[in-house]
Amino acid sequence: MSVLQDLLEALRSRRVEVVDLTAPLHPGTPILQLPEPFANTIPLRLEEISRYDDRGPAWYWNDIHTGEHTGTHFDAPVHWVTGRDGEDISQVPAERLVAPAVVLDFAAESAKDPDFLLEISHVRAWEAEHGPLPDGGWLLYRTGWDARSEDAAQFLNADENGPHTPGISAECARWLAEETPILGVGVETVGTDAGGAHSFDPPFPCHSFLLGAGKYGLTQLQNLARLPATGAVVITGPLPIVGGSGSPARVLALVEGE
Ligand SMILES: O=C(O)C(=O)c1ccccc1S
Ligand SMILES: [Mn+2]
Repeated sequence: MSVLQDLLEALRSRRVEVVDLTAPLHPGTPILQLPEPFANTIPLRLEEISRYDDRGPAWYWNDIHTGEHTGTHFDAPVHWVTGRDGEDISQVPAERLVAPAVVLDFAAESAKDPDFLLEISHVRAWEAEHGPLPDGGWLLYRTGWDARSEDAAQFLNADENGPHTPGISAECARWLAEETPILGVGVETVGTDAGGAHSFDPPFPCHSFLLGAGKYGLTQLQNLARLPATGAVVITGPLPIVGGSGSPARVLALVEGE
């Protein structure tokens, strides 16, 4: 049998399982809230065109209104000023949309401290146990934040000082971007940067360094708890919006069955 026939047979027999890493996208899906004076994106809105009625007797369809960075989405390099000469979302090579992925689980630490930051030492300790980060693969950062994703207040977790959500230190973001072979970073939170990243140096370092290095971001992922630390294959499906900075995306993982 061909390798693709083997894959289909493995999927049929559930020796390979498909795990959906995508948050359901609806008008209540939490979105990033930047402080004044910055502009913000919009939530999803469906605008009905017809629904089996005199506007369209046999069909139901909508116009959709959404931001590029609404819900589970893919950040392209051009999204950040440091990546302004890089790929837009339509230029991300298709072969990079299927890639290996590893999961770094810091859910316990994030539950204790919502401002927890991943440091280089944490990644090196993970590598000592599981092997090197994947060349051309995703570093998926599990924080347990997906459990909050249907409650915007819990998910954004903001107080008078701003949002408190786990992320990556500036030093670690620069090291991941410039000294490791990963394709990008995927997170469960509303964006790849920590809630307090507006006050980091540089501000929003994950965006600044990773997108500036031509790498990518994936946000608002779910079900990372169902993935092994190593061995998953992640398939990402951003819309190829010409000139776009990112796109809502369906993100799937292939994992070896139990
Ligand atoms: O890329 C995003 O969705 C995101 O998190 C973001 C977007 C725009 C400005 C700052 C941030 S931090
Ligand atoms: Mn984004």
